Amino acid sequence: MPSGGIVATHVRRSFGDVHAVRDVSLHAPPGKVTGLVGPNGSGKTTLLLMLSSLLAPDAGEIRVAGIDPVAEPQRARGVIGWMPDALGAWGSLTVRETLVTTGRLYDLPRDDAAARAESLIDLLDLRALAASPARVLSRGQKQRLGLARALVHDPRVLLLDEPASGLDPESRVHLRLLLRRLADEGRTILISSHILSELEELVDDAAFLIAGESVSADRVAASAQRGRYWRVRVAGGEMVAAQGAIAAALGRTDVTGDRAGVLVAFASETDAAAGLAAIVGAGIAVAEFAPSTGRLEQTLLDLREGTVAPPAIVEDTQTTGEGDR
Ligand SMILES: Nc1ncnc2c1ncn2[C@@H]1O[C@H](COP(=O)(O)OP(=O)(O)OP(=O)(O)O)[C@@H](O)[C@H]1O
Repeated sequence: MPSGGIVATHVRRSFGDVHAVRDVSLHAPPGKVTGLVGPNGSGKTTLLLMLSSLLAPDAGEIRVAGIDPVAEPQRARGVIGWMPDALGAWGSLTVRETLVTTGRLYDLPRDDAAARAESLIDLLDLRALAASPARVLSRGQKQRLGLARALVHDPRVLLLDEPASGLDPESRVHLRLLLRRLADEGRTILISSHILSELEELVDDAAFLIAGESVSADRVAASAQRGRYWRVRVAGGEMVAAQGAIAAALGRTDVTGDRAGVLVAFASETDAAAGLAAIVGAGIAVAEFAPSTGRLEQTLLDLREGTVAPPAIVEDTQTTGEGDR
C-alpha cells in the first residue's frame, strides 16, 4: 500500500440496492493535484464523503495523511479541508462571520480565527463581500467562500467536490494558481468534476471512476494512448470543399466536419503528424490542427465506450461554412 496523501483500497458503499461505490482503489499523492473523473452517478461524491469521514464505507480501507477516518474521524477532520459541491447552511452570517465561526469550530482561539478569516478573505478575493450575508452571494462567490472555509484550519489534505463549477474564467485561473501553490506546499489535493475541460487545466493526474469502480492505471494508460479525433481548420476555407480536399489528400472516405472544422480520426499522434504532413503537402492552407477533445475527456469516452467515440458536433455537419466567407 502506498503511504502518504490519500489511499483507498477496495472501498465499497451501497445505499440499499444502489451500489454507489462498488470497488475503488486509488492513491492521491502529496504535492499533487489529482482529479477524480467519472460520469454523473459514478460514485465520486459518495467516495469523497467516505474519504472525508462523513460517511462510513461498507468495506475497504482508507488512509488520509496516514489516518483512518473510520477509526479516528475527529483526527481525520483536523487534517482534511472539505469543500462540498454546494455551500450549505449559515445564509444569514456574513462572509467574515462564516470564516470566523468555522475557525472557532476548529478550536482556533478567537483572535487567531479573526486573523485567519482576514487572510482567507484576501486569498480568495472576497474583500468586497466580507460584510455581505452568505445568502446573497452568487454561485461563483459561494464557491470561493466554500474553498476559504475548507482552508480555515490549514489542512494538509483538500477534498474538493466540483470546485470550479460556477466560476468565471478569471476566477478559474485564480483557482488553478491557488491550488498549484497549495500543492507545491506539500498538500494533497483531490478534486472531483464531470466537467472535464475544467479539470484538464487543474490536475497533474487523474483517477477514473466508472459505475462505482476505479479503473486500473494500465487500462487508463491504454485508453489515453488510443486514437482520437483531430479537428482541422482551413484558412478562409469553405467547409464542404475543405472536407473533400482533406479526404482526397488522405485517401480516406471517413472524413466528417462541423462548423468548427473538418474532423479526422487518427490512431496515434504519429499517424496524426503524418496526416498533417499529407494535408499540407497537398497545398491545403491549414490554420489549425488539434485534438478535438481534451486528454481526460478522450480517455473517459474511451473507457466508457471501449472505442474511439466521435466528438461532439459543434453544429450541423453539412454547413456551408458561412462564418468563413
Ligand atoms: N444517500 C443516498 N441514498 C441513495 N442513493 C444514493 C445516495 N447517495 C448517492 N446515491 C446514489 O449513488 C450513486 C452515486 O452517486 P454520487 O452522488 O456518488 O455520484 P457522482 O459521481 O458524485 O455524481 P455527479 O457527477 O452527478 O455528482 C447514484 O446512483 C446516486 O443516486
